[in-house]
Amino acid sequence: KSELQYNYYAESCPNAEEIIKKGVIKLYNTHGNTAVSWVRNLFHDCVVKSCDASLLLETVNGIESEQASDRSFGMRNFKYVKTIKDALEQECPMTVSCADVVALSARDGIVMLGGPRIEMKTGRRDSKESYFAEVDSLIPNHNDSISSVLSRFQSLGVDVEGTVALLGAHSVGRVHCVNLVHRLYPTVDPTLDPHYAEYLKGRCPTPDPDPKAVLYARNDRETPMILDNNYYKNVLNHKGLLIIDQQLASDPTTLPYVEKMAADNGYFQDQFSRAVLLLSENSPLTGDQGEIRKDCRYVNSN
Ligand code: HEM
Ligand SMILES: [Ca+2]
Ligand SMILES: [Ca+2]
Repeated sequence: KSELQYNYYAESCPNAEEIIKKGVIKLYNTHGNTAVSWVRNLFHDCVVKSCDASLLLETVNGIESEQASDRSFGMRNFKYVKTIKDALEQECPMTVSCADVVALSARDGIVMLGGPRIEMKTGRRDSKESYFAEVDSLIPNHNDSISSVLSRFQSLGVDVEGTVALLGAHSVGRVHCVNLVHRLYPTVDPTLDPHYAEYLKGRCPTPDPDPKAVLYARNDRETPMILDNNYYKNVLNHKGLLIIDQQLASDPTTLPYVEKMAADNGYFQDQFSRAVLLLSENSPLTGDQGEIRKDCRYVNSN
């Protein structure tokens, strides 16, 4: 039985992990938010079936891209995955999977954002299909109930503590106004700090933003590009942006972890590392399953 292993490419492409890391650093230095995207990519790919790069497939030849789902709203920087994969193809053609690029770029992106360094196994293979039709049922919505989100993650082997830690990814990046305005208009959600709500109204001045307009608020106003425990302080201070964020502080099963993470960044990092690993190892394709895609956007043509 084939399984993921540490340094899977030791023989076939010894520099693979280094090439990915260098690519992530270089991209971060020119487009800092690529690192944020790699973290969200891990979530959206691994939760849909497995970390198999199904997320990266574009709409073409009967394939409907998972990126076209409403749940993928706001996702960006996919074109820079190609920058990383092209560097790998130059060194060792058809050897390193796009799925491992998703996993390792997230790992290295987390480090660039000041988060923990996570040891990850490799050897994932790429799907030959997109699971567009299943995205809505597999990826939670921003206003889902906490109990449904907890059971969703539970089914992936991530416990309550791990789920609370994973949502700490919302310590970086942004939320578009379309995902926010229902908490501001016509009346302000009472679970939102009123001063913060005023600030958010400044970011999102109308109740019906054009979905194509790039109107957004940063997830964490204090440290928007640092993957730290400030998210939990925000949530405790009623400054969580999404309903799912704010619910972490009102639900008695999650609140104790929120308080502990708000008080201790080291504890947050340990739990975040543990949960990211679990996500990254969600039912991978290994051995002769799937394929190694040449271009992460398309299945191989043979
Ligand atoms: C219940 C689970 C979750 C829900 C409902 C959710 C929902 C969302 C929504 C609605 C956005 C804003 C999109 C936009 O308007 O541009 C967002 C952003 C983001 N999410 Fe989540 N999310 C969840 C869990 C996670 C997890 C587990 C991770 C990673 C470990 C993650 C990472 C991110 C990141 C990094 C961003 C910022 C993206 C950017 O700025 O480009 N999310 N999420
Ligand atoms: Ca997937
Ligand atoms: Ca932060």
